[in-house]
Formats: sequence, structure tokens, C-alpha cells
Amino acid sequence: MPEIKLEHVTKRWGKFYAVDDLDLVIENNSFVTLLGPSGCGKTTTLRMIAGLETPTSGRITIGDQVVFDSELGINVPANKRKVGFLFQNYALWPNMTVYDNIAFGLSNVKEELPTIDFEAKNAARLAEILANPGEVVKILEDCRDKKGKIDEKKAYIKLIDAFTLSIYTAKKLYGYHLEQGKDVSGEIASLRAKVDSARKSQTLNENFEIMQGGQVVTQTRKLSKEEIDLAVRRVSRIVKIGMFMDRYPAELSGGQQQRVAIARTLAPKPTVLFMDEPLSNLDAKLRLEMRYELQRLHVETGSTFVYVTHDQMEAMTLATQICLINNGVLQQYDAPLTVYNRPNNLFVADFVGNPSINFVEAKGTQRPDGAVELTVFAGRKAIFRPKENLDLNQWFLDRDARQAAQEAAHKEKAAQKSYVEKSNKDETFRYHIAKVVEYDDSLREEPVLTNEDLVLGIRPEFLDIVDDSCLEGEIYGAMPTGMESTIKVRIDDFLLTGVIFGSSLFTIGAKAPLSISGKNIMLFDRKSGQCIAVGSLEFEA
Ligand SMILES: Nc1ncnc2c1ncn2[C@@H]1O[C@H](COP(=O)(O)OP(=O)(O)OP(=O)(O)O)[C@@H](O)[C@H]1O
Repeated sequence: MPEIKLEHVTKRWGKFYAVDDLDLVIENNSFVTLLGPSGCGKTTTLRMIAGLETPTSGRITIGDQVVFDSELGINVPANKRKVGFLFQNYALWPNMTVYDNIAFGLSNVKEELPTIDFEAKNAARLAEILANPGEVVKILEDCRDKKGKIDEKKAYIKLIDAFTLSIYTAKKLYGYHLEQGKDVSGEIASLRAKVDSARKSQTLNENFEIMQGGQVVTQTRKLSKEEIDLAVRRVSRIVKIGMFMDRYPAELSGGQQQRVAIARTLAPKPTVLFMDEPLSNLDAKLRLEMRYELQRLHVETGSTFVYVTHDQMEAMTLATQICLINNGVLQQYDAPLTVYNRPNNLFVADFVGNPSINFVEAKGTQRPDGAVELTVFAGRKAIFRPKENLDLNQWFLDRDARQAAQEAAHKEKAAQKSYVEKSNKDETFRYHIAKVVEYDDSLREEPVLTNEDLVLGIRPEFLDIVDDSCLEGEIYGAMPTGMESTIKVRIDDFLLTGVIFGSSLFTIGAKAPLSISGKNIMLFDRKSGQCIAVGSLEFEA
């Protein structure tokens, strides 16, 4: 499976930048979710990789093939990129059976393929299976109904699954009626003779492909009925729909239809599988079930999956890497737990996690021992201890240098003739501070910020109610679900959300001595919104 590389990929419509200078490497075999709010550019990114949308500029490479390069004028069409798609509206053909729905695309394939001696190949396979009749008999005996008669359809499916056969070979195998204890040594000899004769008249490799001069002979041809059947059976086995082959889509549940759509996408063995919110039409329970199926599918097929979703839970649970985008700009590209525990900035911290993270504004400076002295809420003192060495002054210097470099690069770009000013400006993310009395955040006037202005990010699970603490809150609201309770705790005029595990009861208005524990409490720079460090927090009495 190939690696996918995006270099400086931009897509704009007029002055609107749907994707802005995106650099991304999608590694072999990974499951990457493109995540972000509605309209952030996820689908556009996916469509550009797939060849359904032409980037304005940049370069895209799949494996060792450059499929798009704006400067070199390369643009490989979608049908030559060997990618599979699964969209939200996966529309199965209602007048075709499940089998035909999956096989349909395969019957149109016409490409350079090896020339195979199918007759010899099938004869060899049959001879091999017949030589060990015990296993076949066992399968057939398992298919007897209450009256002792063998259920033929069931038998075919079981034989297909057990021996990776096409329906045609399965029918032949069944036709020997091994369950009746017949002696098939004559048949085996005749099949072997057929194979020997084929091998004498031509050179065949172990896959029964015809060889000439040490090379496999190829021809531009369609897939044979047998090959199509094998492909349909292979994917049906993966998504467990073997029993529904003769049904029409209307006779299937939503989840089963979805599995057919997945099978249809997998059948031509795409090197990369693109999925755009494929589960969004399903109900919550089915969605969850299908998530497991997709996870398994990823492992079983060994393909690279690129998956668009705006559901952060889906992105977190499925992905090996999350690519989080906002306003066309990449915010973070990391493993899900890194995104969760060490978000790059306030936007990322806010976007992932349910219930949402608590933001607490703080003012502070670093002490010589590395800890940061903070004033939070209405004048409470706290100490933030970074997990790793932190030189806060140096951090601010680096931040300023980065910003200056970015501004210089932007200036240089803006001086170019082809430059188009971005109309959808990148604005600083406005984080939300939960308070008992809330005002519209957009009316909040931006104060003049200094390097002392910081923001703490506290995940709800870091909050706990303890017997005694110098940080006293009050229960403002509680939502018990049995396994856990989501609570809102009031401290001064601020509200913090917490998740408390276990089935405790909370009384609204009751005093709540609080602990804020954990080593992944985040410290953000308020000016840039970037994460400075993660660490622990301690309140002073
Ligand atoms: N053909 C087009 N012409 C102009 N603007 C477009 C066009 N297609 C998409 N856009 C805009 O580009 C932006 C990115 O669209 P895209 O479909 O990639 O978003 P998305 O992140 O997939 O959103 P959603 O989660 O809502 O599907 C949107 O603001 C959209 O309005």
C-alpha cells in the first residue's frame, strides 16, 4: 500500500481558501481521520487526493507516482489513481441483488492482467480438496436441516468460506457428494492428469499464470466470471454478508446495506480507501457497531484508510492518526491520544473531548525552580508544575521568532503576482469560559495581552470531589448515568465541568471540596493560543 504525500496543497474558489497550504504525509497502512468543524475543508482535501477536485496549487504523490503537480501540469484522473470511495450516500442499486451490486463494478474492469489457465487452476484446487474429503464431509454434515436433508445454499456458502472457492468450484465440489462416502480416487487422478497436461503444454507459475521468457504473460482483458465471483466472495466474507447474496437492498437493514456498500468498495482491491462520513446515515447503535467493523476491516485488508468525519468521537476511536483542520489550515496531525493529551493549541483542546475541556484564565510568571505561579478564578493562587523542563522566557522568544518568520513568509507570498488575499481570515480561536452568569463571548472586548496572560486547560476527568481540600466548590448541577456522573461545580463565579466515575449521588448546592489532579493539565499562551506545556496543578491554601 502506498504512502500519500501532500505538499503545499491549496484549493481556493476565488478568494475563499477551502484548503490552505496543506502539508501532510499519510503513511502506509494507516487509518487517518480528517476531522474538523463543518466547512473546514475535509471533504475538499479528500476529493483532491482522490482526483475528484483539482487543487489550485501544490503537489500530491501516491506511492511513487505524482498524481498532481500544479507546476508540472500533472493531473492523473481519478479512475487511474486506484482508490476506492465510500460516501455518506452510498446508494446501492435497488433493482440488483447484493451479489450484483458488488459484482457490478468488477464487470466493467478492463485492464492489463495476467493470463491464467483457470481450468488447470481449478482442477488442481479440486484435486487437492478431494484428497482430504474429511473436512468437506464435516462441513456438509453441519448443513443438514431437521429432516436430515442438506441445505444446498448453506453448503455452498460454507464451502466457499472454508476453502476460498468461487461458487462455480463450490458447486462442482458439492456435486461429488462426498457425504455419501463415494470413492473419488478416479476423479482425483483425472483432475491431476488435466493439470499435468496443462503444465506440459505451457509454462505455468504457482498461481497458474502463463509464463514466457521468465515473465508473466499479460493481456488487456476483462475479469473472468470466476475471478469476479472470487472477489465478491472474498469481500463478502470480510464484512459477513455471505448469506444475503440473493437479497435486494430493500430486504436488508441499514447496517447490512452499509456493509454491502463497503464490500462493493473493497471488491476491486483499492490501494487506498477513502470514506466520507460513511456512517452518518445510521442510528447511534449501528454507528458504534460499524465502527468496530471498520476497525477490523482496516486490520484485515491492510489498506490505507482516509476517513472524513466531523464527529470527534469517531475520529478518536478509529484513527491511528488524526488530521485536525480548521478554516482550511492544518491544526494538528498526531495520534489520537497525543491530540487529546497534548493539543497544539486552544482550538484543538476545545474540539476534542466530550464533555469539553474547561478553560480557566490565569495570570502568572515562572519561578526560578521552573514552576509557574498563577492567579486563577477570583484571586486564588496556584502552582503549575510542567512535566518537562520549561524555560518560559525562551518559549516566548521562540514564539515571537516563529511569528515574525510567518509574517515575513506571508509578505513574500503577498508580493507575488499570482497571490490572492485570503477572504476567510484565520482568526484567533475564542475559547469559552463557563460562568454562572454568561455574556455573549463575541461582545467580550479583547484586552491588551502580555506574556503573563495564560489559560489553563483542565479535562473534566481531572476533577474529583474529595473529603477535604483547600479548593472548595459547590455542586451546581449533576447528570448521573449510572457508570459516571457529569457534574458542574461552581468556584467563585466560574463553572467547571467534571466527570466523576461511579454511581454517587450529588446534591445541588452542596459543598464540594475539589481536587484537580493529573499530569496532563495544559498551560496555553493566551496571545497565540498555543500550548506551552502540560503538567500538574496545585492550589495554595
Ligand atoms: N464548488 C465550490 N465552490 C465554492 N466553495 C466551495 C465549493 N465546494 C466547497 N466549497 C466551500 O469550501 C469549504 C470547504 O468545504 P468542504 O466540503 O471541504 O467542507 P467539510 O469540512 O467537508 O464540511 P462538512 O463537514 O460540512 O462536510 C466550505 O466552506 C464550502 O462552502
